[in-house]
Amino acid sequence: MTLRCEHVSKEYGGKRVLDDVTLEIEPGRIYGLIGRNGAGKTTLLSILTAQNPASSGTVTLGGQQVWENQKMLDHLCFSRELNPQNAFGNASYKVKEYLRMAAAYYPNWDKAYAERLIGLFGLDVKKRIAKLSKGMLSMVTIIVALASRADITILDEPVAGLDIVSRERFYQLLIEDYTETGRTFIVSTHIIEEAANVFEKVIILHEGRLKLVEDTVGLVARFWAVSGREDEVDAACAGLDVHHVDRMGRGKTAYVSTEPGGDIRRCTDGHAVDIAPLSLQKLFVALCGDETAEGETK
Ligand SMILES: Nc1ncnc2c1ncn2[C@@H]1O[C@H](COP(=O)(O)OP(=O)(O)OP(=O)(O)O)[C@@H](O)[C@H]1O
Repeated sequence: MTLRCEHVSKEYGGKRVLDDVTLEIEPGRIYGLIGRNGAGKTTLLSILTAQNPASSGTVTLGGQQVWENQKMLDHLCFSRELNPQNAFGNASYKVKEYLRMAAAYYPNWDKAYAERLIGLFGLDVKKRIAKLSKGMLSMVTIIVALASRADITILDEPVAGLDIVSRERFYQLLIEDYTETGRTFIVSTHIIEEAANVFEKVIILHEGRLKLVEDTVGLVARFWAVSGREDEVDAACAGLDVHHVDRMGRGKTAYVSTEPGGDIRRCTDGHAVDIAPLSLQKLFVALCGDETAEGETK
């Protein structure tokens, strides 16, 4: 089933933090949601899963409204970043009690899988939520997300507290589970580069607006850094979207994109410039970095 968010806006005390977001989450894909601090990622994810009402706009799953519709909510899991204050309001629960509540809440809960994940992460389920380290809190949110077996599973910064070994383990588990079940995942993260290979599609949210949603491979293939003498770079980049510019002496680097399927070489023919591909992280910085610092956005 497709999760659809149409013209969703959200205001807090007159301040618009989501602005007319229209987005379609296709079934059976892994989406990465990226955006700077305060871009509205958590707000969007909580609205998609009806944990937070939109100020305007609609969210539907398979054509049915999600808000206050338990039948539709049964297909969704939003495993939020856990902190001792928001663990269902009670940090005094032990991990095993918290997982028992999750098991009761999610209709497709897979107990055996949850136990396997507890073992893999080496999590002590007798510990109280309030006593967990940041990484252990992340592990609990990951276990809830994966073991929920929900058709659409959303993880908000799941790797924030994890060390590199646990992060790699998480991405491996995610891909394993995805390959086996074909569930839909939406994962928000600030650690872009190490997740870039995992995301099939990328959603970029910037200052409350949807900047783009695109296949990761296609997206990365159309962003370039064009460097050289300023006049050469300007001539080479004519007609391209220039997202950001770095200047050094008489030289400059322009961070540009072509249309999907466009050929960068055609645009630079006859100009003495170097072209280099951009990683997902670099193109994100070019798109959402500080545009006042020498940047030019068309
Ligand atoms: N309950 C709330 N009341 C008032 N403002 C809020 C509330 N929740 C979020 N905001 C504001 O909405 C904006 C978007 O916040 P949100 O948490 O969705 O961003 P985010 O992209 O998830 O950020 P981060 O990457 O820093 O976690 C911010 O300006 C934040 O201060």
